[in-house]
Amino acid sequence: MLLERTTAQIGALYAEPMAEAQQRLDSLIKPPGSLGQLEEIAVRLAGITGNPRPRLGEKAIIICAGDHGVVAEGVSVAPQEITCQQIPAFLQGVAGIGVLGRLAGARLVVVDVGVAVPVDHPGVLNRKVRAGTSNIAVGPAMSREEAVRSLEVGIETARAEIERGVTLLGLGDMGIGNTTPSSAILAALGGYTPEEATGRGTLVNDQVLQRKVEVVKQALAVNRPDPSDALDVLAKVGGLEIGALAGVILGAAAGRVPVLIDGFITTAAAMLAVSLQPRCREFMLASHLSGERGHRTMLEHLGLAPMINLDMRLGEGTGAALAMHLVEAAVRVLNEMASFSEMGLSELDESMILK
Ligand SMILES: Cc1cc2ncn([C@H]3O[C@H](COP(=O)(O)O)[C@@H](O)[C@H]3O)c2cc1C
Ligand SMILES: O=C(O)c1cccnc1
Repeated sequence: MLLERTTAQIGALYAEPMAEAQQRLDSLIKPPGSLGQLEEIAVRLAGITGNPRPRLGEKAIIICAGDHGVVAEGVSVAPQEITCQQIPAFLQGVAGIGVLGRLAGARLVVVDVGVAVPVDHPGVLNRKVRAGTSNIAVGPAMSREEAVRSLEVGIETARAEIERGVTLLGLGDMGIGNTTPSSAILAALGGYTPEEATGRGTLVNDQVLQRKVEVVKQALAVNRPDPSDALDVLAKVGGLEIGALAGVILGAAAGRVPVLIDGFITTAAAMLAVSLQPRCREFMLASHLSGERGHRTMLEHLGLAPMINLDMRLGEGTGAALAMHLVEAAVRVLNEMASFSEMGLSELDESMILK
C-alpha cells in the first residue's frame, strides 16, 4: 500500500520555477551556460523543490546495510562479517563515509535492512526485514513480500528525514557481496550480458571475476527474473539494502527532495526505482562515475551524467558525499552571483550568442 501510494505521489518537475532559475542564471555576470553542469543542477533543484531560488539546509546520507547469501559462492575478497563490523566505524566517523560525510556536513543515517547477524549498536536504525538474502545462484534472494517490505523501509526512512527538514539526501550501501546482485539487476533490467554487467567489486582477481560472471549467469538462469516487473527482479536477484535504497529514491521523489545516487550498488537501486516509477529519475542526481565495470552502462541506461570521475569504487555514499559540495556550489552560484544589471555591466551582444 505504502509503495503504491508513494509511486502515485511522484509528480513531474515544476516548469515555472525552472524557467525562472534559468533566466536568473542567464542574467548573471558570465557568458551564457559557462558554469556548465552547475547551472543544470541549480535548475533541476528549482524544478524539484518548486523554488526558483532553492537553498540547501540540512543534508543526510542514508546508508542501507544488508547481507547476501551469494557470498557462499566466493564472489568477494571480504568475509561477510565485515558488513556488520563496518557499522561502528561509520558511526564513529572513521570509515570512508565517516570522513567524507563529515566534510560535506551531512548527517549519517545507518539502517540495518538485512544484516546477517544482530547489529548491537544504539546508533543504528533496526529495520531488519530478514537476516540476509538467500543465495541467488540457487534460488530467489527473498520473497516478493520481503522485497516490498525492503522498499517500504527505504520510503519510511526517506520520509522521516524529510519530516526532520532534510533538504538534500545521499545514498550509501554496505553489504559484502552486493556488487554481484547489482550486476544481476543491471543484466536483468537492462538486457546486458553478465560479462558486460560484472566487475571486480572489492578488487577480485581474474579467476574470481570469471566466477562472478558465472554466478550472475546462473542466478539469471535459475530465477528467470521478469524484466518488466522490478519487484520480481528485486526479489529474485536483488538484495535487502538494494531494495531499501530504491525505496529511499521513491520516498525522496515523493517528498520533492533531491537525492544523490552513489556508485554501482545505489545505481542498481536507481534502475529498480525508475522501473517502478519512471518519473523518479528527474529527482536523482548522479554523483560520480565509479571505477566498477558496468557503472557507466548503468548511468547511460538511466540517462544520468555523473558530476565527478575520480575512479573511486568504495560505495558507502562516499561519491554522494563529495558531490554534495558541488550541489551546494550550484545553489550558491544561483543565489549569490550578481547580474549584469545589478552590477551595471555592459550587456552581451544577444545577436552573436549561439542559440
Ligand atoms: C572493508 C570494506 C569496507 C567497505 N565499504 C564499502 N564496501 C563495498 O564493498 C562491498 C561490495 O563489494 P563485493 O561485492 O566485492 O563484496 C560492499 O560492502 C560495498 O559497500 C566495502 C568493502 C570492504 C571490504
Ligand atoms: O561503485 C561502488 O560504489 C562500489 C564498487 C565496488 C565495491 N563497492 C562499491
